[in-house]
Amino acid sequence: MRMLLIHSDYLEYEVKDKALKNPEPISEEQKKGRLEEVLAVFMSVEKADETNPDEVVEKAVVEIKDVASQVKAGRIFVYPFAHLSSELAKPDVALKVLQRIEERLMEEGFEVKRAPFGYYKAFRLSCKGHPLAELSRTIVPSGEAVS
Ligand SMILES: Nc1ncnc2c1ncn2[C@@H]1O[C@H](CO)[C@@H](NC(=O)[C@@H](N)CO)[C@H]1O
Repeated sequence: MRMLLIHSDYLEYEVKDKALKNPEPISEEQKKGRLEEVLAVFMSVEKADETNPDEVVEKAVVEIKDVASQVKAGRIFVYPFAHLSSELAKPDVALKVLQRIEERLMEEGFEVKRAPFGYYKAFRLSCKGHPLAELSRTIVPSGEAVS
């Protein structure tokens, strides 16, 4: 999994069109979203993650918690983003991984939003620009090489 973490004044999105034949079903309310004072986490779930999705979820949560505590962010925006890797996991696996990460972060006490999966979305982001405001992390299941 590849993650791009941006500590932001706000992140807002608006669903524009389907990017998959069968995108995640969403309510009218989910077509737009915004969070202020948020750690935005753009995530590409990768093929290698399919060997142990549960482990990748836990490793991702550890990394996100670590960055959130360093930048003192209590809100997380989980953002499906298929542009950080050329070896993407299948959509059904990717969605499950992102849904589980959302659940686990809520269990850890964060306020969490997750942008809808399988859509083209317009988004606006205001990066805070401090030294830890732009970070990336790569996560692989045990036994897999980082490509
Ligand atoms: N392995 C994967 N990891 C993360 N997201 C993935 C994925 N496979 C599919 N998606 C989702 O489907 C849209 C089309 O690829 C993706 N849409 C996007 O990435 C938008 N920024 C529009 O390009 C995403 O919602």
